[in-house]
Amino acid sequence: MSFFKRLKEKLIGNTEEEKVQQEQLEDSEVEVKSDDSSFIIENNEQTKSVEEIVDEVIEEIEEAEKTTETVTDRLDEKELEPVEEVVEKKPSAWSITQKFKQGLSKTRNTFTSKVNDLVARYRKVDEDFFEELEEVLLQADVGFDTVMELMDKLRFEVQRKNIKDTEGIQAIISEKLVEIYEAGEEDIAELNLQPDGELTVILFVGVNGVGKTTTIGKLAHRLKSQGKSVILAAGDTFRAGAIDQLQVWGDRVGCEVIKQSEGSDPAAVIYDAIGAARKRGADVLICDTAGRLQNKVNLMKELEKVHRVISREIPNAPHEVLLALDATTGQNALVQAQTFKEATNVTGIVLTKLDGTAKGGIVLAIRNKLHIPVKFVGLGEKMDDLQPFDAERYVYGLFAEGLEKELEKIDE
Ligand SMILES: Nc1nc2c(ncn2[C@@H]2O[C@H](COP(=O)(O)OP(=O)(O)OP(=O)(O)O)[C@@H](O)[C@H]2O)c(=O)[nH]1
Repeated sequence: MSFFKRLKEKLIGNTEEEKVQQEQLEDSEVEVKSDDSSFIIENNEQTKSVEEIVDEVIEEIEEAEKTTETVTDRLDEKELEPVEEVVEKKPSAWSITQKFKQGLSKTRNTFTSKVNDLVARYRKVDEDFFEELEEVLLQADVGFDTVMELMDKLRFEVQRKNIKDTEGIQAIISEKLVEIYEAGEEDIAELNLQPDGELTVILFVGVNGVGKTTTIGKLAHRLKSQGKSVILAAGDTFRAGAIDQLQVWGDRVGCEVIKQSEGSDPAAVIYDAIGAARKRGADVLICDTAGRLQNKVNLMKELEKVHRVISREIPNAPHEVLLALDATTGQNALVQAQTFKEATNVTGIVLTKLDGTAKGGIVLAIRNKLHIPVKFVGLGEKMDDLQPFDAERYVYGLFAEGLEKELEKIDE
């Protein structure tokens, strides 16, 4: 199957249900018209006034509130429900694709406009064009090695296909970027969750301020939406306020938080949390940890101890050690990753605030330099803005407009 056919299937989804959802989405695209007196929103079948639409939305919200327990309801309960009540409808493939497009808009606006500018100025593919393209990619934090690998592949492809014009080069770059990202790796973006009835332990590491707590909250929400019961362990006993902050997230998503007082031994908190999670029959335990980078020896000792306690209690655990990195810190994130990699066995990276940077190429640099999969990316501040990383959706986020043209051709 050609790259673009595969790409289209991935972006839109290839199940019958997803195709129908996409068609419905296209059919109901609304057009807003104005006249002097009121706004009318039209779609293909019906015409509704704004008031009618607002009434409908209010009705929907009231209906949803009736069926969802409030946080206070849950806090009143002594025991954790084994299967939580809020099981969300699976989002469509296309809506996830749109999140990547939206979240990568800063990178796209900077990076793509530079590529477009190059394409307009050069028109013909030659060595000068490649050199300038190299520069643009380096500025987007793609990283030196990855840029060199990409340039080699592009030169080869241009020669092989005897491509003369720069037009359409975005599509070739996209294809090669996905190729580089996925090279030689099996699908390891998935979380290593244990079978039903067994506890999965996820350890979160990362320096303060990268958005670790928010990410733990979002991941807990995500897992709960999939029907899992989740417990949080407040293992960051070092940073003032970290325990309270995790508790706020626990309340928000409806998860029990196991904690002790500030300054207590993180390994003891996590030991307690494993006991509580087992007692409640929870599916997933997510453990927060402190992120003191200033003293690498202490960091290592602390993480080693936490690790030891977990694996003594549950062989093969922790099942994931996720390192949270702030995408807006650019190359600095790579240095942090290197340090944590030396301190503990990091199994995946969660790249937060990807929506906040114009240098989204950092995903590729991390992958190529550290050989640790990026498991999740933060694409915004909303609860469902944490998404599993997906190379195809990522390149679509980088080159949306250029790729849309290519994808349209598939239908012709
Ligand atoms: N736009 C955007 N903001 C994010 C994302 N992830 C986290 N944030 C924001 O980053 C800020 C810091 O996040 P916190 O989780 O509070 O991080 P922290 O408490 O400073 O530090 P740690 O928990 O130690 O990492 C908050 O305002 C979050 O809403 C993301 O993916 N996108």
